[in-house]
Amino acid sequence: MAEQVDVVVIGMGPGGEHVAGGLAEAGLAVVGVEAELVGGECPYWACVPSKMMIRAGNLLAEARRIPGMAGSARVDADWAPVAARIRDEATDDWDDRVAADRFTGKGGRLVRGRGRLAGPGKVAVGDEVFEARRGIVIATGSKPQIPPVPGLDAVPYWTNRDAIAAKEPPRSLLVLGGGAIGVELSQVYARFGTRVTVVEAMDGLIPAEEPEAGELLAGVLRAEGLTLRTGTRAERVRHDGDAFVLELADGSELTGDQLLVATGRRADFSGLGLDTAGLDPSVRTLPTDGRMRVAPGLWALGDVTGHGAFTHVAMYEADIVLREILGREGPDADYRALPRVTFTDPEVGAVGLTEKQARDKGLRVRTGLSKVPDSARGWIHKAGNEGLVKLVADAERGVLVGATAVGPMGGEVMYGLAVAVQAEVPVTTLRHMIYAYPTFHRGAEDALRDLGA
Ligand SMILES: Cc1cc2nc3c(=O)[nH]c(=O)nc-3n(C[C@H](O)[C@H](O)[C@H](O)COP(=O)(O)OP(=O)(O)OC[C@H]3O[C@@H](n4cnc5c(N)ncnc54)[C@H](O)[C@@H]3O)c2cc1C
Ligand SMILES: NC(=O)c1ccc[n+]([C@@H]2O[C@H](COP(=O)([O-])OP(=O)(O)OC[C@H]3O[C@@H](n4cnc5c(N)ncnc54)[C@H](O)[C@@H]3O)[C@@H](O)[C@H]2O)c1
Repeated sequence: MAEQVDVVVIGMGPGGEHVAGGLAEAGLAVVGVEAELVGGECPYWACVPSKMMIRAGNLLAEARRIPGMAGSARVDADWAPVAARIRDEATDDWDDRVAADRFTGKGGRLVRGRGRLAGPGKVAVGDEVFEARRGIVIATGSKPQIPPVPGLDAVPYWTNRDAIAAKEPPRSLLVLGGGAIGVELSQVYARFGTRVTVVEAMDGLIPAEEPEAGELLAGVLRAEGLTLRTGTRAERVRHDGDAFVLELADGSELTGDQLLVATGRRADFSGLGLDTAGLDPSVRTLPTDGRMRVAPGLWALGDVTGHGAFTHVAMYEADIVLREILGREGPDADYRALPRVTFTDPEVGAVGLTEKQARDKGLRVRTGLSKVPDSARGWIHKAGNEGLVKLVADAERGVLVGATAVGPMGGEVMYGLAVAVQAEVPVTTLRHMIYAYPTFHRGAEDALRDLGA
């Protein structure tokens, strides 16, 4: 016999927890199903602990900038407080009691186990079956995508989980993939003394972003002592007992004490029973409409939707699902001003379309660029001032469709540009407003001038 409830949420990551908690607070009978830890990837193995690592790495880097600027400093890097902070403050030693209590405290019912669709409106978890009167939400997130490199399946490589939980930094680290995870974690480990080599298949780092951002970041990382091998793939991997060996396409070999595989993430729909709800189980992402509906009474949110594997996307989509199930008014999902921040030093903040994406859409594109060291604030800042602002405008409509802000606090500088993209503020209006002196965001004014606004 199926137990009657209002809503079942499968997967209690940041998106699932947000929607399930909100529905429970509104008085609905909600079951949240979680196979691992309530809170999902973000607080235990991703955003939160990685940003703690980055904060620590940035402190070391700032201290190393003191000579020539403010005297002298002796910097002895120590991973122990970083590992302790991740264990004690971020993850409670990978225990989700606080998050589970938060949900049940709102009136939700937590069911531990792997949920699967069991026909329209039904979810099974082990032997228990729930029938959801109002609907089901799929928020099962993503897993590392492991490339089919010969030998990789036979070696004890790291994923983000091992890199986050490491008790000490390895002497040397090979990183497969120069995307967001690859560059963030590579820089941190290098700053703690690890010899890091990044192998990226595309021609530049963070290839989903503007090439100028990837080039600038590559220059910074090389100057910090990292080895970067872009435009090449690993042909074979082996582990000889002591070290990992990556054979590259050009015949050269790289060795490292650890190997981090950071070549993207993808949803895993195996065992989720999508076919029982009349859906294609072989899809890569779940197609949703503007209200996050996959089918009548079935919603999806977060990494499974493919709109951007970010916590802020999962939370944004969760808000829409929440409104939808509670019958509240609100706009459809709108991804025109999707923001991303890669938390390297310098940070890479970006919003909307890159120049290439805008051109591929057939827009009449104009771009503007300014460099942080050429600005008053950048010149004052000196050590660690690498950065740029790049603007992408739709010349037809006279509005920005994308922007990138690399530099100290690049993610924060990007925010004003995100408002401009979202609200379609005319570039002439942006050009004739006042920018506080001497801020980093004045780089946007310089880039607007370069754009010819
Ligand atoms: C190293 C790293 C750093 C990152 N840094 C950032 C960052 O700084 N900023 C940012 O915005 N994003 C960041 N991300 C991305 C972010 O972590 C994800 O986009 C976010 O966690 C997605 O949330 P979600 O709710 O969709 O899924 P997830 O967090 O993946 O949670 C899904 C949950 O569903 C559970 N689950 C799966 N299948 C089932 C099932 N059948 N039954 C029951 N439970 C199931 C899983 O156990 C998991 O707990 C980072 C990712 C990584 C790996
Ligand atoms: N600051 C943040 O918001 C943040 C940080 C980390 C991760 N994330 C999210 O998590 C997602 C996953 O991160 P990720 O870095 O694994 O993925 P990614 O897609 O950002 O980067 C993966 C990189 O690996 C490269 N690659 C793929 N196969 C390869 C191969 N065989 N050899 C060499 N290179 C190869 C790709 O060209 C790409 O540049 C990100 O896309 C992002 O959405 C966000």
